[in-house]
Amino acid sequence: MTRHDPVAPGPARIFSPSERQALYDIIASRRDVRNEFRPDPIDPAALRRVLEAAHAAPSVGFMQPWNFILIRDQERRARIHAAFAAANAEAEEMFESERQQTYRALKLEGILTAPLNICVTCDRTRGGKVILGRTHQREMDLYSTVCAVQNLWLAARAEGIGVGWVSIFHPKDLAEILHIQPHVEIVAYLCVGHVSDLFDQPELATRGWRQRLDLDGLILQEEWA
Ligand SMILES: Cc1cc2c(cc1C)N(C[C@H](O)[C@H](O)[C@H](O)COP(=O)(O)O)c1[nH]c(=O)[nH]c(=O)c1N2
Repeated sequence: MTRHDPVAPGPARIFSPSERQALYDIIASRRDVRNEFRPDPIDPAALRRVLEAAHAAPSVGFMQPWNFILIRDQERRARIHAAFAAANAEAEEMFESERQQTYRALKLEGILTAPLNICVTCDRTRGGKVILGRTHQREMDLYSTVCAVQNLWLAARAEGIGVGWVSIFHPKDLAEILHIQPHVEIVAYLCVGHVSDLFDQPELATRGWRQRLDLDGLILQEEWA
């Protein structure tokens, strides 16, 4: 017996080889940006497209738990930078002596030099108490928000906009400065701005901090008992 579904999907669009390649090129050339921001403001239409891309991300139970806090105010950013600097001084102490020297030389944020900062948050209460797909793994809303961040990052790359993720904070410091409510979790703090130059490879690899792992070593074959 066949069941008639009144809501059927349409044909899946086929992308040309060059369209496909463009996506892979965007993925491969996306970089975490710390220093290379141009000071000019972000084109509002481009920013809108980037946020639309973020908002098109998958989310558990279609919860769409994200918010995008746009931060331009210099005074607020100075406070955020101070919170970073305090946490970064603590971070330095966590590494062994030689590593510590290298760590100290790394630039790990562009909070004041990027023309825009975006704090991406996850409202853990959106959509009510019981969410499809999140019934047994509560953290799925956070993972959904990370999907939005990745979409934002890739769309920004396509627009010539650089993004740098800064996570060296005590979240409570950021929450206080940005007046984030207790049911809302900070997922990402992003420095955002147009870029002219980008590293070819991750800057941490170029500066000898850590190299890319070999994909073949990461693909595991299923083990049969
Ligand atoms: C969740 C999370 C958090 C952070 C980062 C990334 C992610 C995914 N990255 C960027 C990270 O260092 C970078 O992605 C890798 O070094 C790989 O480089 P590319 O992103 O390919 O340029 C990052 N970079 C940095 O300079 N300061 C930071 O605090 C963070 N935090």
